[in-house]
Amino acid sequence: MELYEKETVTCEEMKKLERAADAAGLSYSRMMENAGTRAAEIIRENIPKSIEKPRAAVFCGKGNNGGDGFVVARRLSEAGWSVVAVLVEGEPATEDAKKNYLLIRDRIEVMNRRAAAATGGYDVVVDAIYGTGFHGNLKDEGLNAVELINKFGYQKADVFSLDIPSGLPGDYDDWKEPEKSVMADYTITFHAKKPVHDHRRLSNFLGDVIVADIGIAEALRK
Ligand SMILES: NC(=O)C1=CN([C@@H]2O[C@H](COP(=O)(O)OP(=O)(O)OC[C@H]3O[C@@H](n4cnc5c(N)ncnc54)[C@H](OP(=O)(O)O)[C@@H]3O)[C@@H](O)[C@H]2O)[C@@H](O)CC1
Ligand SMILES: [K+]
Repeated sequence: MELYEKETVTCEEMKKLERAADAAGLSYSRMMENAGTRAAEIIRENIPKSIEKPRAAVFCGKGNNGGDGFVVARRLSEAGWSVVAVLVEGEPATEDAKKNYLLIRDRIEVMNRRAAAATGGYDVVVDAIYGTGFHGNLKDEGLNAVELINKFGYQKADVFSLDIPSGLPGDYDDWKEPEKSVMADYTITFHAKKPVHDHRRLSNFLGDVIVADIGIAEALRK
């Protein structure tokens, strides 16, 4: 079986697949666009139809997981939603995330985590803080943002984590519950599941796991 056909891949294998897809003509930037666009579609398909103009807060980290978040924010805003983007650790640091940040910066409200703590009433919260690049433990800013997301989730928001609930390592192979993580209602992961998604004991944190196609298999089949 080829690597791109596997149902679950490690974070390292995922990076390898992204490199191979990029070499086959599916650029990193296109993968991010596909990931965020598909995630926004899945979010729209899964919220109650009765909400007329949904309000969403998208929490973005500094890496490419945050970049996916900026694409989601743009897509939901284009669909007529009221959207705010929350910069958890300041402005984005990767090239593709920066590009997508510039596309939303003047179009939707952008705030830091402290300002976000004074807001509320969201129908949807998107967790785009950390994905496959997470390592170690949550530090202050991340921890505070995770707690805020969970608070909005306890209120009324449906929480969608992009790729991995922030706070959990993608290759998680421990049988202990983590100390702190986003508790998602839905986890939208890209291309294939990562080992953490197969952990039944973590279903409280993962919610429903949905695998979104971002074009990698098609690029590598050619
Ligand atoms: N590659 C691609 O083209 C595609 C990737 N895609 C998406 O990108 C995601 C992977 O992106 P990524 O590799 O940029 O890592 P990401 O998860 O955003 O985090 C990195 C940032 O977090 C930081 N950090 C880490 N641990 C930390 C801690 N404990 N506490 C605090 N900070 C911590 C870390 O800092 P550092 O490592 O320098 O310490 C860095 O700044 C992937 O899950 C998918 O969603 C899709 O768009 C499809 C195409
Ligand atoms: K995430």
